Amino acid sequence: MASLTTDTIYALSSGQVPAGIAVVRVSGSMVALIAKAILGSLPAPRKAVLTNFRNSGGTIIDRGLALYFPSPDSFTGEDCLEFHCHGSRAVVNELQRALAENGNARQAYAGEFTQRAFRNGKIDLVEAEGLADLLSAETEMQRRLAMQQASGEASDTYKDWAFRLTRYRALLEAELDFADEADVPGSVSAQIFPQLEDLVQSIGSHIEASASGALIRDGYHIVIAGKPNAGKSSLLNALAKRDIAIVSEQAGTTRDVLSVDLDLDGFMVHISDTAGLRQTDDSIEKEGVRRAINSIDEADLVILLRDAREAQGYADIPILKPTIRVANKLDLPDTTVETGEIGLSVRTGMGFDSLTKRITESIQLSTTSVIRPTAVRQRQVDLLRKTKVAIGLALTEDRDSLEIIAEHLRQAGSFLGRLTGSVDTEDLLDVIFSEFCIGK
Ligand SMILES: Nc1nc2c(ncn2[C@@H]2O[C@H](COP(=O)(O)OP(=O)(O)OP(=O)(O)O)[C@@H](O)[C@H]2O)c(=O)[nH]1
Ligand SMILES: [K+]
Ligand SMILES: [Mg+2]
Repeated sequence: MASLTTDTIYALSSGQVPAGIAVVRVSGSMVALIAKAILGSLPAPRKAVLTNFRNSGGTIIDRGLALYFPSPDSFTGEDCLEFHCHGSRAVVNELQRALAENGNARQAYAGEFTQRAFRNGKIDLVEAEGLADLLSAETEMQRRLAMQQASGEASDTYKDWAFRLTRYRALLEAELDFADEADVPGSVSAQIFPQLEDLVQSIGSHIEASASGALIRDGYHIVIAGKPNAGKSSLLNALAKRDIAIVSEQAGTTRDVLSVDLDLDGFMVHISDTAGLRQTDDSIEKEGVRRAINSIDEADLVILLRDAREAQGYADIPILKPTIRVANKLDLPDTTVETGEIGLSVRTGMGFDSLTKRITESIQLSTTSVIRPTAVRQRQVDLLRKTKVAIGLALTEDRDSLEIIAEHLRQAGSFLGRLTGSVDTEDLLDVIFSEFCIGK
């Protein structure tokens, strides 16, 4: 059985070969031995050295850069070695074979380098989750949000809260230990209650901001809706700059919900085209309309389209979501644009910029709170809620019940500990680290 924590591991940490350069990373106690066998000697720490890489027969595999990071000053906290070689399958394969032969090293599992970094105290769980998000970030906003987590900005907040909880508990416990008969009970709680209320507020607004974090991380859902033939599918194709949906002059063309992911001004957006909303006896179209209405219910924003030639052109259904109203086909005669509407011609592109600008403004409006770090995952939000509830319970206790108050605060602190991974998270690790790709 391979040992998860003591084996020396390696992986191709750069992207798919073939490529100009490939980076093979090694971590573990056999690194020094491996360096001597393959490079001839151990390179000076943290200095790029141009050298030959040899297999166990002494044959030169490739010539490239080697970088040695001695423990504990490496990503994993263990001895690490990086080979920057030419990015061909043959070079990488032969190098990996040499690693296995010389250091008894094995291929790393997905996320194993990061898991070791966590176990060795180089990063906490929130930072590890941020790193996973950073690796999968596609848009600028996703990158920024992930960096807030990966860089420890969010963790600093949690650590500060945990530190404050510990301090309040210490005060309570000191009062318990040293209280004599003459003391007025509850004087300490009178002192810390306002600070606990303050903490509950901070955690509360942090939780509120997490909705914005989730919007950025998971994407913003936009649904294009309206009567048949308003030009919904034409608009989807124009936004995606691809021919995704069937467009025709026949009313009732679209039945299924068609979605596409877009990077809109740095925001990840899932945009869906839906069936035209109308009463119909056609059972398939009816199902399409049902699906359209479901999509609207789940949307963050609705783009409601009408044919600008029809004064009563909007579908007659109540929409409770933020909505941008758009009058389309302005290139045709006898059109009107009402106040509050965006006038558009998908055909000529007129009004297209105003529409995309209005969409990004709407996203920015719902994500303004993400100028500071926030929780982005359900796991994080759940633990913050539990922390807040535990402090809330402390606040509702009788102020003389110092022991009970201290116990609530201990619980609150342990929820924060689970959040950053400083306590009792063994059960979570597989879930969190399996998200990573091999080599990270
Ligand atoms: N002149 C003009 N025609 C347009 C414009 N946008 C769409 N059309 C036309 O309007 C017709 C209907 O367009 P679609 O995109 O299929 O409309 P839809 O809303 O998806 O229709 P359903 O899927 O049937 O609900 C097509 O013939 C399009 O070419 C526009 O800006 N100007
Ligand atoms: K149509
Ligand atoms: Mg359509």
